[in-house]
Formats: sequence, structure tokens, C-alpha cells
Amino acid sequence: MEAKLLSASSPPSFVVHMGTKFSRSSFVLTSLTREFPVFKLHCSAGLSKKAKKRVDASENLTLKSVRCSLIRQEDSIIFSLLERAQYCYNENTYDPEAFSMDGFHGSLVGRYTSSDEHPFFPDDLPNHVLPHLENPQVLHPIADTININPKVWQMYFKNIIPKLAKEGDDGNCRSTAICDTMCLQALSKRIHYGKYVAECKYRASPDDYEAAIREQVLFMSCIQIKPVAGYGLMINNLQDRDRLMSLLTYPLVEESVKKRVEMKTMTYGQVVKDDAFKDEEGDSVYKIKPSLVADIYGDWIMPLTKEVQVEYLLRRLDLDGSQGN
Ligand SMILES: O=C(O)C(=O)C[C@]1(C(=O)O)C=C[C@@H](O)C=C1
Repeated sequence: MEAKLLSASSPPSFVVHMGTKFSRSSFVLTSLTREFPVFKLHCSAGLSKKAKKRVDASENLTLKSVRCSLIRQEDSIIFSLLERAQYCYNENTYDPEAFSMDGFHGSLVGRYTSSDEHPFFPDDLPNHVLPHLENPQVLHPIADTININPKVWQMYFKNIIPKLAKEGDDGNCRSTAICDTMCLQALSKRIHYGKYVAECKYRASPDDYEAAIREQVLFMSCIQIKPVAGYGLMINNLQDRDRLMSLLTYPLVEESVKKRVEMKTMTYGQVVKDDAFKDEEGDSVYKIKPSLVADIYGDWIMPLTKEVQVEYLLRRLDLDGSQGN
């Protein structure tokens, strides 16, 4: 991958070019505020008319296979966090005024066409560069309307970066932008996998889920439509309100996820060179605190994954009674 840090005058921004043999495209990181920088994606190349239809036939939708995918994604998340942790906060990365380049309009190789990728800026998407890869429709079509990336973005810059990156500036704005992109994409993908998890759970126990979904939808309509007259009904449904969440929550699985990511972070993040890299007591030195990643999973990644599951399930039944797949 060719990577260059460029800058634009309109709008001023950070840019990473990613060239492939098919196209030359790039990625722009701009910032509206210091806390919550803004990525912008553009792409100029178009689809070839002769391109063959590409279909992904590899899907295997069972809770076991989806959980295997979540486990594999832990590696991407841990590695991208480890990469990001080597740089300081680097405020300039997020400052649209810090660099400028006349007439630049950046773009990134076509992403977000797959059902397991979610754009951070859906209104500003580039044209596809590569022929579209069709995924089998395994989710209810309502899945396309669920995108909680604004929360992922906020969580990353507000809750993860301050704990992950040292304060200060080491001048590596380009690498910082690339690492942020990798982290955000890995986190977003993992969290939105909640749609697949939810679909598996629904298919395994449709009656239980349907009852819990209907109760929750009823509870929500009570709050919205009859906050006072429906008070008694609300109290009854209050007990049911969390039924959907408790149905899809597996505390033991969550504990083992946290334990596993902590162990993986110890393994992948251990500084392995010679004794010089051990601290005074001779203990191992880690690039990031292993418990930090376990905490990020426990406090953010798994709760947001569950939020996606709830969002999906609430829309999974349409109220006319017709269902998806
Ligand atoms: O594995 C599941 O059943 C999931 O729903 C995924 C997940 C997770 O985010 O890792 C979320 C909720 C469960 O309590 C356990 C794990």
C-alpha cells in the first residue's frame, strides 16, 4: 500500500492515498472539533461495465460460526490498538487547519458495499471501484438501516484514545490517521456483527425472541403514546423491558471473551527482545496494558454489540406480522 500524507485547502484535511493496481484512491481525515475528528471519503474511479457479478458464497450462519468470526476479529482489534498505541495523541492529525493542499479531493478504495461494513459518513460515499461483491441476503433487510458508527466514533475518541495514546505530539500524523482508521473499522465491523449474532439467536428460538420483542415494542409505545394513562401498563412492562436484553446476554461468554482478549493482548503486546526490555523486577513489559483491552471489551465493545442486537431484533419483526428470512 502506498501511503502519503497530503493536505487540502478546501476542505483542509489529512489524506492517506491507497493505490491498487486498479485504481488510485485515498482517504481524508478532517476534524470539526478537536475531540471528535471527522473522516471524509471520496473516490473518483467507476465500475467497469464488463465486470462479472461476484458473489460471496462463503457465509455460514450459525451462532458457532459467527462467534468464531468474533474471535478472529479480536486479533484485528488488538493489533490495530497496539499499532495506534505506539504514537502520541498527535493533535494535528485531527486539526483541519494543520495542513493544506490546493484542490485536493481525497478518496479511499471502495468499501462499505459489503453488509458487514458500515460507513462513518454514509452521505459522502465514493463510487465503487471494484466490481460489487454480492453477499447472500441472510439478514432481514431492515439490517441496512442500522448503523451506530456515530457511537463507535465517540467511544473511540472519547474513551479509548485518551487511555491508549500518550499525551503529546511525536509528529506522526500520517501514521496516526492510518491507525485510527484501522481501529475504527475493526471496531465498527465487530460491533455491527451483532446483527448476525441476533439473527442466529432469533432463528434458534423464534418464539422466545418474538415474545420478548413484542413486549419491548409495546413498552416503548406506552412511553411514547400514553405516558400517564398507560402508567399501570408501563409498570408491568418495566419488568419485561429488559427481557430481550437478558435473553441475548450470556454472562459466561462475556467473561471468557474478556479473559481471552486480555491473554491475547499479553501475548501479542509483549515486548519480546531481550532482558533489557524487562522492568526492574524482571516482569514482562507490554505495549499496552492487557487489562485495558479487556475493559474496552467489557465497557464498550460488548455493550455496543448488544445494542446492535437489540436494534436489529426490535425491527426484525415488522408489526404487520410479516417476517424476514
Ligand atoms: O456470543 C454472543 O452470544 C453474543 O451475543 C456476543 C457477545 C459479545 O459481544 O461478545 C455479546 C453478548 C453476549 O452476552 C455474549 C457475547
